[in-house]
Amino acid sequence: MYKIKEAFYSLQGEGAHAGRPALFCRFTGCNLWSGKESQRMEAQCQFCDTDFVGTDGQNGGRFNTAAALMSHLDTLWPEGAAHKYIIFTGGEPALQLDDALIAAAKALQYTIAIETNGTRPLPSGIDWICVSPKVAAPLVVNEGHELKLVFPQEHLPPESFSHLSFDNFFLQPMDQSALPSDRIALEDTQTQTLRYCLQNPQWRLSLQTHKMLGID
Ligand SMILES: C[S@@+](CC[C@H](N)C(=O)[O-])C[C@H]1O[C@@H](n2cnc3c(N)ncnc32)[C@H](O)[C@@H]1O
Ligand SMILES: Nc1nc2[nH]cc(C(=O)O)c2c(=O)[nH]1
Ligand code: SF4
Ligand SMILES: [Mg+2]
Repeated sequence: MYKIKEAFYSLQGEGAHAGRPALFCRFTGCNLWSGKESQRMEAQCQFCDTDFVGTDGQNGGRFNTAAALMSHLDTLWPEGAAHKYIIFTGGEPALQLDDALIAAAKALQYTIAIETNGTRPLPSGIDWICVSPKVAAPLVVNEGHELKLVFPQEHLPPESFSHLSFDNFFLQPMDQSALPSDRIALEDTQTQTLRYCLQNPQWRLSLQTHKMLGID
């Protein structure tokens, strides 16, 4: 049984593929936070900007088989259009994404991407792996296409990842507007991030462009 919080067709807002039309499948649940606001400050990941609880979002639900889920998701792709691209996210997609779902997505000609916290092993066959490390959680996915670190995170300097086998290294300013107590404003995390990139040119700036555009 796959549990899906929501699914939508939008533009990839972040990282190396920013601006690319994509189908998003947001799985329910995460191993680093329950998703309950009352438990945020005890969570292993405390700055999450996403609601991944339940199956009640747009196009969300429970699906018994990979084929049933993929045929539901495929109705959201523009009819007849090629360049099919699906991004599995969450929550933590590595808790639910499996070989059967990869096969079902490939059967419908999708190129497959994942946004993961990197703490769980991944099935093979994913075309674009984006890992976003979190402070309290050791990485098991140490290679991929894109490492996208939310910045700044206390005790998690970018230098601790710069030697890993990723094709692209991004820093994404922490958006603290979702948090109950605003500790630093977004402008400040943006300024800190761009300063770090200018001083360390291995790293590129990733802005969450969908938030600027006011789209999903
Ligand atoms: C909601 S997460 C879901 C996928 C996976 N659990 C992960 O953490 O990578 C999607 C992306 O948003 C990033 N993100 C989450 N909260 C953020 C915030 N407050 N500011 C900036 N990026 C954030 C994550 O680091 C990740 O790259
Ligand atoms: N447009 C858009 N791009 C995104 N890239 C990663 C997202 C995510 O929540 O995983 C996301 C998202 O939620 N919306
Ligand atoms: S690991 Fe990802 S989904 Fe889980 S709480 Fe952190 S940012 Fe949110
Ligand atoms: Mg998001």
